[in-house]
Amino acid sequence: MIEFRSVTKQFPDGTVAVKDFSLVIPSRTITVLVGSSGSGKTTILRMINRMVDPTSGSVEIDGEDVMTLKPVPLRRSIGYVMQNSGLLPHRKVVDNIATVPLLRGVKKKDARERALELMDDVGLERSLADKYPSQLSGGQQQRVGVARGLAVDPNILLMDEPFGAVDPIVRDELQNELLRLQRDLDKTVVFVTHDIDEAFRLGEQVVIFRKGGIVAQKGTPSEILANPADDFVASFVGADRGKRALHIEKTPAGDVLVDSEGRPAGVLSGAPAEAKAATVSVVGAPAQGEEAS
Ligand SMILES: Nc1ncnc2c1ncn2[C@@H]1O[C@H](COP(=O)(O)OP(=O)(O)OP(=O)(O)O)[C@@H](O)[C@H]1O
Repeated sequence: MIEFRSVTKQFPDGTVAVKDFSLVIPSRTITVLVGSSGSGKTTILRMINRMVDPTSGSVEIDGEDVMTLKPVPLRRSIGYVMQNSGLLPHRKVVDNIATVPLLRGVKKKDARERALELMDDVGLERSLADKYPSQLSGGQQQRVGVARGLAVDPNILLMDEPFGAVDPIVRDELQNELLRLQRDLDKTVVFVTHDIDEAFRLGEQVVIFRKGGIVAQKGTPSEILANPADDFVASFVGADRGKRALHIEKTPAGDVLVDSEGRPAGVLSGAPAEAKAATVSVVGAPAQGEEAS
C-alpha cells in the first residue's frame, strides 16, 4: 500500500505543485491520477520513488516513510514508464529493457534472457530484440517502455502518460495489455493521464485534479460518474460521458462500465482485477492468439 499524508510540494521558485494531498493507494490495484496539464500529477508520481521529495507531509510504502529509504536503490526497485517511452536511442531494444537489471548486477546473459521473456509478456516479437528504438513504431516503443518498467521486477509500477503518443487504436490495445498484465502480474500501478476516458477505463480508483495540485474528487469511476463533486468535475467528466454514452453492463464478474460501442470503460464493483479481466474478455474482442478467459 502507498499512502500520501497531507503532502505539499513547493518548488524552490515558489510554485506549489501539490497542496495538502492525501491518498491511499491499495496494493495490486490500478489508481489513475487525471487532470489538466500542470495540475501536479507527475510531481505526485515522482514522490513515490523520490525523484521529488515532499516539502511537508509524508509518503509511505507499506508503512515505511520513503524519506528513510535511499533514493537510488528505491528508484531501481520501482518500475517507471515515461511519456514517449523514455528509451535510450543508442541502445538496442533488449539492452534498453535490461538496463536497470544490469546496473543491479544481474549477469548479462540472464538479463538478456529476462528481457526476451518480458518482450513476450508485453506482446513484442523477439525478432525486434536487436533493433534500435528509432526502427520501431510508436506502439512498439511504448511496449518496450512497459517491459523496461517491469524489468526490475517491481511491486509498484509508475506510469506517466505512457500511451500518450500513439494513435487511438494502438492506445486501445496497450490499455488492454495493461489490464491483462495487471491481472497476471499483480502489480500496484499508479497511472497518470490527462484523458478521463483512459482514466475510467483503467482505474479502480480515479483521482481528478484541478490546477494547483488540489484534488477535485476521488473514487471509483461509478462513484464519480453518479455523483460529480462539483461543476468542475461535472464538466471534466461530462464531455466524455456525452461523447461515449457510458452505461452499466452486468457481467458474471460484476458490473462494468461500457461505452456506446460496447467497449469496456471501467469496473464498478466486485473484485477489481478479476472484473477488469472479465471486462476485457466479455466486452472487448480478445487479441489474436489470446485465449479468452
Ligand atoms: N522542477 C520544477 N520546478 C518548478 N516548478 C515545477 C517543477 N516541476 C514541476 N513544476 C510545476 O509544478 C506544477 C505541476 O507540474 P506537474 O508536472 O506535476 O504537472 P502535471 O499535472 O503532471 O502536468 P502535465 O500533464 O503537463 O505533465 C506545474 O505548474 C509545473 O510548472
